[in-house]
Amino acid sequence: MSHRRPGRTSPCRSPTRTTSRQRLRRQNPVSTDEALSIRPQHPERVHLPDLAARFDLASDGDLSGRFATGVSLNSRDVRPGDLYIGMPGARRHGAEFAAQAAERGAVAMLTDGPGARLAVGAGLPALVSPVHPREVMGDVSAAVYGTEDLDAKVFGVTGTNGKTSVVYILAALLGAAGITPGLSSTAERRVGDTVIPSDLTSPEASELHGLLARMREERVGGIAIEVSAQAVVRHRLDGVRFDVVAFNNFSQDHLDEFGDLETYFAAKSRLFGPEHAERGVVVVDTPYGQRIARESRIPVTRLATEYGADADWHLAVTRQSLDGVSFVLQGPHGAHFRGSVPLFGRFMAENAALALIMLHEAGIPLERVAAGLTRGRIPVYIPGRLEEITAAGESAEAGEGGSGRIRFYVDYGHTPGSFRACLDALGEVAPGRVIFMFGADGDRDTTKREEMGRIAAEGSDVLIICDYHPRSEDPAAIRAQLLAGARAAGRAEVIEEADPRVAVRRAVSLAQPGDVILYAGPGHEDYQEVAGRHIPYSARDEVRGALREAGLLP
Ligand SMILES: CC(=O)N[C@H]1[C@@H](OP(=O)(O)OP(=O)(O)OC[C@H]2O[C@@H](n3ccc(=O)[nH]c3=O)[C@H](O)[C@@H]2O)O[C@H](CO)[C@@H](O)[C@@H]1O[C@H](C)C(=O)N[C@@H](C)C(=O)N[C@H](CCC(=O)O)C(=O)O
Ligand SMILES: Nc1ncnc2c1ncn2[C@@H]1O[C@H](COP(=O)(O)OP(=O)(O)OP(=O)(O)O)[C@@H](O)[C@H]1O
Repeated sequence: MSHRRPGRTSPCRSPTRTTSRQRLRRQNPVSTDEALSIRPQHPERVHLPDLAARFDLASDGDLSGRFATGVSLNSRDVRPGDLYIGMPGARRHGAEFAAQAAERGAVAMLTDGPGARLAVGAGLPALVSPVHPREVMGDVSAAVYGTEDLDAKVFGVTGTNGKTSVVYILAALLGAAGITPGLSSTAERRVGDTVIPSDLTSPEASELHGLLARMREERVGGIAIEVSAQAVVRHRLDGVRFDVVAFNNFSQDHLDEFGDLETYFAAKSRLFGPEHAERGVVVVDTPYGQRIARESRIPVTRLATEYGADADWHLAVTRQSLDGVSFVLQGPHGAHFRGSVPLFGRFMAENAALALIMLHEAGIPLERVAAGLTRGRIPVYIPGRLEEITAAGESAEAGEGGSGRIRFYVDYGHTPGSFRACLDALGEVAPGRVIFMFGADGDRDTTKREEMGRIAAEGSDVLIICDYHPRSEDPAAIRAQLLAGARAAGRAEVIEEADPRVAVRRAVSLAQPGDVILYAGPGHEDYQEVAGRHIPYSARDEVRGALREAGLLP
């Protein structure tokens, strides 16, 4: 099998290679096309005085006869007819850009009191919110785009690792059930063949409602949305009603943002309330999952991967190899599904099970999904997640499924939890040695670095530590922290190679038939962020190049 190849098996395949939005912004600082946000093509008009009255917004300037057809949070993305949200940020107040928004055709600005004062003379009437504009932006955006009630089923996925994967599996399953999917993930936003790269995991509410409105135009019947903890606490989901939300796992991440695990967990668990969703699905393998299930304020269905555990659904992995994992899922009243995912790891079966239960909970029968699949095989391609680069050339010495060839995977894992999941999986299915390479983010949760180094060295035979996005930090200092964790673990041979391009080639040169190389971190990304600059860098392209040089790809 070589299901991971884009353009072959996936209903979610990428028609064009995506480019990071930061780069798009630089190339095209003022954009009027769909490069930065997907919007409805035939928007409704909303009379601004009505909007002001409905949301208790004071008017500053004459709103009569003014209609909004869209919403934008960034002056550079404003399209004619937009309501511009001039919001205070960490660095600037958005109202400082009111004149640019007006020039680009904004009809008014939604802001706060200080924003209204800042924008005097900018030529844009204001709707002034008594609370932070974030707190009203979601509902206002839903009102402008008419997305308060959607016919489509809306699915939300949260957890520390695997959200993007579940979202893509959901889209593939919806496609199998004959339902047009739409998705919003860390990698992409996607409506039919219209795809844009994402800059946030969960878009700001202004962008999200525009996307939902376009999905409605395109008759999307099922929408899969990745939900970050940051989005929940920042009101990015306001105005969205999820039919089903899911939680898969929880482990250390984002402590730079939340301070401690408890606060991070509390942010995620807020999704399980009636203000956001009708019902939930929770993996209860861990105490955190059990806690979400117990404390949820909406009805939840529980999934366990352990036989006999107290849960509504049980998952059993029946077969696994590097080419994928087969499983049986059993639920209440005889509900069941037997199938496979073309990506390795028990956790991928868990991701698939979660997606299947979400559909079941939304009233989409599993039989309908199964009828659209061949022998239960879920044809999913997830950009940059366990993506096998060696599969693309089919230069396998031992043929598909053979154990004699070198395999190189690029992955997006960047947490201790994802490292453990992937390395445990490789421990079970890799025929030869595991060569693992990674680097860590600068200016992000620094407390997880030693743990990442330790887990990496415990789970691999050869570990190459390189640079990732150092951002404003000294890359050598980041590597030193990773190395400290790795060397304390003492299992793998540990190599430091700062330049990821050199590190990729080093990994290839060390590999012998049967070995598996896993490069964690960059996944689908196409840049490296160094000292405030985005330098073009695609791990997937780099690996392809190195494999060609070594004669392992045509
Ligand atoms: C720390 C943080 O939350 N930053 C967010 C914030 O930026 P900021 O406060 O720094 O904004 P600012 O630069 O001061 O500008 C203020 C306002 O002026 C506007 N502006 C600014 C410049 C200009 O020319 N024109 C203009 O209109 C901005 O759009 C903004 O509304 O407001 C911006 C606009 O909405 C967000 O894009 C930005 O998210 C940044 C990119 C971010 O990294 N957020 C992180 C915390 C995040 O949300 N991460 C999770 C990750 C989840 C995961 O890894 O699992 C996510 O969901 O992506
Ligand atoms: N259920 C899971 N449990 C643990 N690790 C997982 C799981 N699913 C995927 N992973 C690992 O985590 C990595 C990130 O996966 P994915 O992008 O789907 O997660 P995410 O939650 O969307 O992460 P992010 O929010 O950072 O984008 C994968 O590349 C894989 O290594």
